[in-house]
Amino acid sequence: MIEINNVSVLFKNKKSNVAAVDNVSLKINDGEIFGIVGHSGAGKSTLVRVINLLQKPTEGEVLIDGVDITKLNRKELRQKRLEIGMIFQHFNLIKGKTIAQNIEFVLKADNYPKDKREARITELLSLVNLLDKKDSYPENLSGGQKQRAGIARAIANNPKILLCDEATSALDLENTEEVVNLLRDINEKTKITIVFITHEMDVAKRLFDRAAVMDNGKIIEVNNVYDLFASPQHEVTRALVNRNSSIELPREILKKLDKGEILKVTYKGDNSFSAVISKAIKKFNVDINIIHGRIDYISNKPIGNLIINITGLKDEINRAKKFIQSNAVETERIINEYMEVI
Ligand SMILES: Nc1ncnc2c1ncn2[C@@H]1O[C@H](COP(=O)(O)OP(=O)(O)OP(=O)(O)O)[C@@H](O)[C@H]1O
Repeated sequence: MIEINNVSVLFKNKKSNVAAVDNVSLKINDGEIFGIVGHSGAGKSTLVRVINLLQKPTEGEVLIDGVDITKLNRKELRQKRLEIGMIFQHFNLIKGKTIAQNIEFVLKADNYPKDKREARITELLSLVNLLDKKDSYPENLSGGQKQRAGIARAIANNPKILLCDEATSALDLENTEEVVNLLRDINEKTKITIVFITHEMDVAKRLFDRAAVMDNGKIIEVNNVYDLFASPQHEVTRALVNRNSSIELPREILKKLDKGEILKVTYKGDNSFSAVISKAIKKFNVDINIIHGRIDYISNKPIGNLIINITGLKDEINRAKKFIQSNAVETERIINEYMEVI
């Protein structure tokens, strides 16, 4: 288990002090895929680098399996770091070495038996589906291939923990998908604990078991990833989630929706919400048109998003709106400049 207790990281400049991490406490369980999300500058990179002491905390403890690594001497820390692999946004492969040599480099560092290295390299490269690139240099690999090589290198010595710093942020959608699936597979097979920071909520949705949301150096919310998306508690989480599920209606459609109110409704999945809409039409003197609908699956559980247009008299619209709100996780009014004011 990783336990971060009251950790702060203070950067002192001539002009000001920045608390990049501000009194953070967090427990990450063995074998889980734990995410840290937040806007740019929230402190995610600094916090993840505290876990292997690439960044020394100004205050607080970092316990790995009960050992406070801030108290270790150099030699002990070097040993402990072998239990923690890391992958980076820009891969950090050694340019002058082939992919096989990049992996051999870390095997050597852990005194992996010389006669078994070749077999281990083959095993790792087949796991990440890169056997044919064994003797290629990093510059001849695509971004996705480089990151897969980075993963092979990071897990070469069977670490217990894999830290991932924006590991998919430099990749296109297809390569991101591949890396996400690979990390899920590795986690399932080896039970390695993965700590993954990202600002990409799409990745969060597909990869994480649990996640923490960071803002201004602080952890503001921790939850399983389904509930984080289905019922975000903090306004920063809501903004991150909404940005991910924002649906832009084309102007031509908005021009036609010039009466009543447009609402975006988020509800906890399956088909049950259509019953709420038809009840609202029966109970109140309103019409409801469904403009857009989508169901996402997070941790194999559905979350629905609907955009509806409610028309009728103002009081009836408000009553229908209250009824819908009481059955949904969240409703948001969509402002339409073409709308008649009622
Ligand atoms: N070495 C440093 N010296 C001074 N300030 C720093 C240093 N590293 C980070 N900071 C500041 O600490 C804060 C947190 O930075 P950090 O990189 O951890 O955020 P982040 O959430 O990872 O952002 P991003 O997603 O943009 O990388 C920022 O205000 C940043 O400017």
